[in-house]
Amino acid sequence: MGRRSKNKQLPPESLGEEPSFPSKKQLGKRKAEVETLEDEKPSIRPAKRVKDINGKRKEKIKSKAGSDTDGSEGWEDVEDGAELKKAQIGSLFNDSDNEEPDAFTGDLDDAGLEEDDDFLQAPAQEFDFGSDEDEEEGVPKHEKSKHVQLGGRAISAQPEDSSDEYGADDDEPVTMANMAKLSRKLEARAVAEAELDVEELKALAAEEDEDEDMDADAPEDTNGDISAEPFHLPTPTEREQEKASGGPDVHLVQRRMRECVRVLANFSKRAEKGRSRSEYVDQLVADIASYYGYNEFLAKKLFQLFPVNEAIEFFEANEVPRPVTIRTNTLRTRRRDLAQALVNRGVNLEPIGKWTNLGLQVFESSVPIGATPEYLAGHYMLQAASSFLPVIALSPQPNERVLDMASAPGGKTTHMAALMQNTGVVFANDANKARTKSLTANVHRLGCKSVVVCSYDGREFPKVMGGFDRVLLDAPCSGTGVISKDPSVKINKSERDFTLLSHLQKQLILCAIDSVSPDSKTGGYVVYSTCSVTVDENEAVVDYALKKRPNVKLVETDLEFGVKGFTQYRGKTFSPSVSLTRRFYPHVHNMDGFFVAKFKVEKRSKVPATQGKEEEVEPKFVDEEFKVGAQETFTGFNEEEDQPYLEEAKRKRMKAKGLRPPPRTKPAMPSKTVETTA
Ligand SMILES: C[S@@+](CC[C@H](N)C(=O)[O-])C[C@H]1O[C@@H](n2cnc3c(N)ncnc32)[C@H](O)[C@@H]1O
Repeated sequence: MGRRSKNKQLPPESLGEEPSFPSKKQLGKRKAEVETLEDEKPSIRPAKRVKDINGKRKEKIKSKAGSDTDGSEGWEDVEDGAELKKAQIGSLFNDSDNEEPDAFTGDLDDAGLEEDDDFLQAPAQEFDFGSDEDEEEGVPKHEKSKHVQLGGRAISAQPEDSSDEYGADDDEPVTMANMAKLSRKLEARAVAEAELDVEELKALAAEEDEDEDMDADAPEDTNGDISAEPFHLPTPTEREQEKASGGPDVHLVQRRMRECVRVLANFSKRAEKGRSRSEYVDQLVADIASYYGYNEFLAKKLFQLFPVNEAIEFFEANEVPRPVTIRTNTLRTRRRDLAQALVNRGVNLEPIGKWTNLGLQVFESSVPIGATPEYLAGHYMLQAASSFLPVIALSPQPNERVLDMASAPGGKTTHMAALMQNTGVVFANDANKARTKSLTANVHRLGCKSVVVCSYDGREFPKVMGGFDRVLLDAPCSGTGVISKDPSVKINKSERDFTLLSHLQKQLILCAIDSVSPDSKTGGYVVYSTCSVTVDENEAVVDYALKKRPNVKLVETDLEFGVKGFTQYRGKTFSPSVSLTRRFYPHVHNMDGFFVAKFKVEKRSKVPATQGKEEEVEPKFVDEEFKVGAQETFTGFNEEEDQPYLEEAKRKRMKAKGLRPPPRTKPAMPSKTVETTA
């Protein structure tokens, strides 16, 4: 693990609190924040909104809970993170839906909870969630609001210490009756604070500009003080020597990172004479890798996604756990009833935000959130907020036929079944049979009656089944969006992994598209998502699908927030419509890194056929480049198809014997058939 990781238990260093390397003045303010945090119990803390690089508000993560976690398979957001989540949130939450589905593996019928779970609910008290009248997932409006709602202020059962930055008037005890009111008040205050922050940041930026004119070349030490030693970028030989002697100390790495960021922000003015920009970048990436514990390959790959300052924020955010969130299962309860029941058990929670009326963010709990009677009765799923997004984008409708192509452990399957109100059918597929156990357990626990679990390689669709109204492909991926949950990703991903994953994703996405019925009256959509932030696994896959399947187009995801997908990246140009895809980042949205794309599948185009009759262009099952290992099954000879080949072979044989072959009945066959998919 990196130096930053090793130092996690120590008081936060200035770098940790201040990814964008503040001036001395800023550090003074941040220091006060750090001290406040140190006094607090290690608990999930709310996020504070500040302005992001695009001028939009974003979440500033204020959690100080450790993120020491065990590695997990890296497939997804939740299931395999049992151990790590435990580590993150200590004894508060010692179980999780997706993580330890074994907590309850029986059928709810067995437990007698299927139809009537009233007895599990807390005494009736008013719990007003304002706009939460309708418990169905609202249809979010694109561009309606760019404000991310995840984060906000914890509502505490006990008033917090008045030294808390939110001020003394929060001392009013929180009750069921005043919770919503306080929540709105705090929301309003957060907005006001964010606006103040914006002003403050503008003022600081102006001051900084002035300062920089005066002391542009005066280097700062780790505390932001002006140091006597000017910064010197090590030469390649010095770097080798440094490596040989066991590497630099953590303070030197910190300072060097800060200096490199500073230089790269104004290269022509601040760089050492004769040194190139790439030398500073290389040094910075090497230091990021050692400080945060990444292999250099991945550190560089992730670094390249962002402007320099933002990259540091991204790496910092990966050191902090994301908020614990749950999704109300509307097949069994309503959010307000669930919130009420959990508050009565000592759970400190708040609605996630306006973009979902199913989610609750849990701040503290005196009971294990993965083992409450409500959990066991399937009233909620412990699910990362980002995992709501692909299902919201897919928007499955009642009575539809839907495929969840890579579905275990079922967070999204059960969400879809709930949106479809247990009507229609959801085929929940996963290639990994072992993982379908947890999927089945979740399907039962949440009372999803319209789900069929199956285990095929996704690339076997649509051969095994097709004609779906909608398909979700939540693809197997590298997990670079969930590093805070699974830090093993930092060191175990190589270039080869990304190549293989990207190929698999490209195969799967074509199969997902071909499994959709373009004639669907209500749908005809595919949503592709990953919990990864790399372009190879996201935009490149989507662009490939657009090229290979001219009968699909990208459409709006209808998600309220998220950063537009890249249309150009490191010399590659993607279709302009790729900007309709959405990226989600830990440092911007305080969610796991995620990617969502939505396709509309249309009828395949007609092409003039040889017989003068128009024919549909049949897509190929997989492309030539992916033939190896594909599950093509031999379905017997087709005499009509083979006839021209047989005829041609006969002609060749006759020619070889010096005989004159009869005239062709059909045009000549190409010597080698090259199938095209376009
Ligand atoms: C990101 S996880 C899915 C998480 C799931 N959608 C949820 O919300 O709980 C990716 C899944 O893809 C499965 N998988 C990997 N390769 C596959 C393939 N070729 N076909 C189908 N599923 C595959 C993995 O077993 C893993 O469960």
